[in-house]
Amino acid sequence: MSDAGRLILPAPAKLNRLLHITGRRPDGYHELQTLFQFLDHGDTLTLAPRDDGELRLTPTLSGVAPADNLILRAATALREATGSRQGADIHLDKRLPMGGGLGGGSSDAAAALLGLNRLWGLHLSIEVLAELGLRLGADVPVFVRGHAAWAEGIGERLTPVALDTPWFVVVHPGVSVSTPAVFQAPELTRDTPPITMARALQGGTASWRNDCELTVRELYPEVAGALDWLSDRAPAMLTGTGACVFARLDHEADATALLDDISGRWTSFKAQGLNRSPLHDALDR
Ligand SMILES: C[C@](O)(CO)[C@H](O)COP(=O)(O)OP(=O)(O)OC[C@H]1O[C@@H](n2ccc(N)nc2=O)[C@H](O)[C@@H]1O
Ligand SMILES: Nc1ncnc2c1ncn2[C@@H]1O[C@H](COP(=O)(O)OP(=O)(O)OP(=O)(O)O)[C@@H](O)[C@H]1O
Repeated sequence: MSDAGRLILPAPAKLNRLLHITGRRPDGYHELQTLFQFLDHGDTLTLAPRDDGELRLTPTLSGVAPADNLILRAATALREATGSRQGADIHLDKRLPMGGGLGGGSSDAAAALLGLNRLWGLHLSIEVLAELGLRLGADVPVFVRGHAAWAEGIGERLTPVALDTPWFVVVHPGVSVSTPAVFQAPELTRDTPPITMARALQGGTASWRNDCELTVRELYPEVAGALDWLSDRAPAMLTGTGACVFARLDHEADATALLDDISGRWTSFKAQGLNRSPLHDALDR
């Protein structure tokens, strides 16, 4: 969406509809197989050009120094890659919980990469932007490419897929999960045999699971409580390393009813699964 040189861009959440850990690399990072899907719910970035070459981001996120914010890191990476000295005012309307397993920071970074590429007329290809994005975080490339995907490696080897697009109710159990703590836990399952994408898709949603779930349940009883509560009402899973958990529902009315049931218990929202990122829809308009 554009308005007098301004770009208003959605930065959607992602869910890991399946997450297998198949190994550990020498540098300590874990090899994953995962199915990424977007949600029609997320942050919003508003980008406007500045004449003085300054990069300004508002508001400041609590606990994140401006220079560490993935949006400014993305902007700086773009300028370094192209030699551009152009500036921008960037406003972030943050709706996604930080460290929730919904990929909010990664999605913000992708929106900044694609949006500033457009705003500054840089004409970098999606391939180059995905490569720059990977240096910012393993989940950035899928948001740059904008297709639901089967991902391997640490999440950078992507094959587009079309998944079912049910409704989801996403619950934040009110605790903050440390991704490094989960990946460092001795008992974490790290030896799931790799499978093909075809086999994962054939298995269908009922067979999909997240290898982090047992460890996260043990380390964070609040997550276990939310998963147990949701599972009594609909098929439920953890996304990423949590803390968020999600229930899958066939109809929006079922999602609305479940949200009503949750009311006051936890922070939650409903959203539909999307196989194409709304960021790319907005840039195409
Ligand atoms: C688990 C996922 O949510 C799946 O989508 C993501 O791969 C996590 O990505 P993320 O939150 O961007 O994580 P990062 O900030 O890159 O990594 C945090 C820490 O988790 C560990 N880590 C992360 C990703 C990965 N594939 N293996 C790891 O071992 C590393 O110790 C790393 O230092
Ligand atoms: N724009 C940003 N939005 C959110 N977090 C950011 C941002 N920039 C930097 N960060 C840092 O990145 C960390 C991870 O944020 P994010 O919301 O992407 O986690 P997540 O949802 O758990 O992602 P994942 O599913 O990739 O694990 C935050 O705790 C914060 O310190």
